[in-house]
Order: sequence, then C-alpha cells, then structure tokens
Amino acid sequence: MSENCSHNCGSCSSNCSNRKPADFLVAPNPHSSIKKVIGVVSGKGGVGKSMVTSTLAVLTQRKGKQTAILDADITGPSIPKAFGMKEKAYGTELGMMPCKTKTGIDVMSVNLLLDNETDPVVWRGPVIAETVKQFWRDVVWENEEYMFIDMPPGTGDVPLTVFQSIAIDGIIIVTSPQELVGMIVDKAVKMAEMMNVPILGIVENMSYFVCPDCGKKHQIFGESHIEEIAAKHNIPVVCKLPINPEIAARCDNGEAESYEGEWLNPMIDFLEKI
Ligand SMILES: Nc1ncnc2c1ncn2[C@@H]1O[C@H](COP(=O)(O)OP(=O)(O)OP(=O)(O)O)[C@@H](O)[C@H]1O
Repeated sequence: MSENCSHNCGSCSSNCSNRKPADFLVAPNPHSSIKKVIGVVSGKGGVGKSMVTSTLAVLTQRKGKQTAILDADITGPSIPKAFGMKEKAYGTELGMMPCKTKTGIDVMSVNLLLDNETDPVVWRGPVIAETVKQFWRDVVWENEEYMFIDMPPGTGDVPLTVFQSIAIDGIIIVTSPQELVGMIVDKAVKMAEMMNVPILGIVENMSYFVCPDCGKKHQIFGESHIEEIAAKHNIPVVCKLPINPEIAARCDNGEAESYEGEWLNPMIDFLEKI
C-alpha cells in the first residue's frame, strides 16, 4: 500500500495487495421493489429474443405475479410495439414512471420517451450504457415480482454494463438452430460465467416447423444440437419454439398478450423455483 493511500482503488493504478475488485453495482430507485431480475440474451440478432422476453412476461403476469420489462435494447427497441403501447412515460418527484400494458406489465423503453417511434437512436456507446443504468436507477419499479431485461444482442458494451451494474439473478439465452449456434452460445455462456451470473436456461426459437397439411415436423434450419450444448454447460432448462406465423403476427401487431402455447411453460415453472 502506498504511503499516500486514499483508499479509493478506483482512482489509483497501484497493484497493491489491498486492491479490491471494483463493485459497479448500481442501486435501484429507493421507491423500487424488484424480487427477481432475469436477463434475456442472445449471441446474435434477430433470433426472437424480444418475442421470448415479451412472452415470458405475459406468462408470469398471467400467473398473478406483477411483472416488469426493462428494454435495454436501446437502438432496436421492440417491446412497446409487441404490446401495442402508444403512450409516453412521464416523470414524478419520485422518479420516472414505467408505462403499463393492457394486462398491467410495467415497461420502460427508449421508444416510450421518443416523440416518434421511428426516430433512430444515434448515440455513442457510453450514452446508451448510461441510459440503461437510468432505466434501472431512476425508474420507480413498484412491487415487481419479476423483471425481464431485454438485452441487445451480442457480448458488447451494453450487455457488459447490464451485467456489471444490475444485480441479475440469472439469464436465459435465446438461440436458433443454425450451425453457428454452438459457438455463439459458448460465447454467451462464457460471458455469464465471467460475470458470475447463473444461466437458467436456453430457448431454441424457430426450432422446427409443423406442416399445417400433414402435421409433419420439419427442421428448416437443420438438426438441433441444443440438448447437447445445454448438457455440456450444465444448463438446467431447454425450451423449443416452432416457427409459427401466429407468434410473429401477435408480436408484430401489438398483441403479445394474446399468446397461446405451452412451449415456454418449463421455463416459467423453473423461474418459480429460483
Ligand atoms: N417462433 C417464431 N415464429 C415466427 N416468427 C418469429 C418467431 N420468433 C420471432 N419471430 C419474428 O421474428 C422477428 C424477430 O424477432 P425479435 O424481434 O423477437 O428478435 P430479436 O432477437 O429480439 O431481434 P433483435 O436482435 O433485433 O433485437 C419478429 O418479426 C418476430 O415476430
């Protein structure tokens, strides 16, 4: 330890034995109460991460558990559209208030703050990362039993900020069954391990297609290896969703809350146990 030690390791470059690992965790708004925080991640874009986030939230809310979605996908926010939300979020003296979906899910997303939902967010990485922190720190999340965080795809700056600043109870990885999946899931798994965040399960989306005429299952993107991948990493739950135009139509038309299907039930049962 230096003679002039200020006990502030964040502002010192000395590699002495008193150095402690930096704690970047950000406290939530003092008026917030959030029991379980689940991150929904994907190694690459367009695999259905937002659809899975919305559907998991719909299912927990349906079970009578007050649920929230923090849309951390700042440059590609799709949650308000999935729920057909048109209103704007507003601030009070306590903090920013989330908007409610028809069934009462609390949502905060950059698209609930922009004048026009088609305005692009052309911001530098640090500004985007700070916005995510504000969604955690400045929003009043009242009596939430579950919060799902829709992460931007990949393992870049914003997922890193979320992992470091928000006390996450676990993550769910969303993939699709292409050849690259093994490598992409490995990357997401390694990032979660580096951040000490447990992986609760994998959702393989667009896993198969059921022919409406003959009922036969077709594996459009090739054979699934998701069970082997999950076993290799000791990931407890695996769910598979088919390619289903109805799922797409509901999400794309703002009717995520009319979801019907049993594909994600094993994940919901598991979430109740953590
Ligand atoms: N199982 C499915 N069957 C049919 N369409 C689907 C399915 N899952 C997702 N889609 C559609 O695929 C598109 C992409 O889905 P989504 O926006 O959820 O992906 P994402 O991984 O969140 O994308 P991004 O990387 O841009 O955030 C949407 O139009 C959605 O409705």
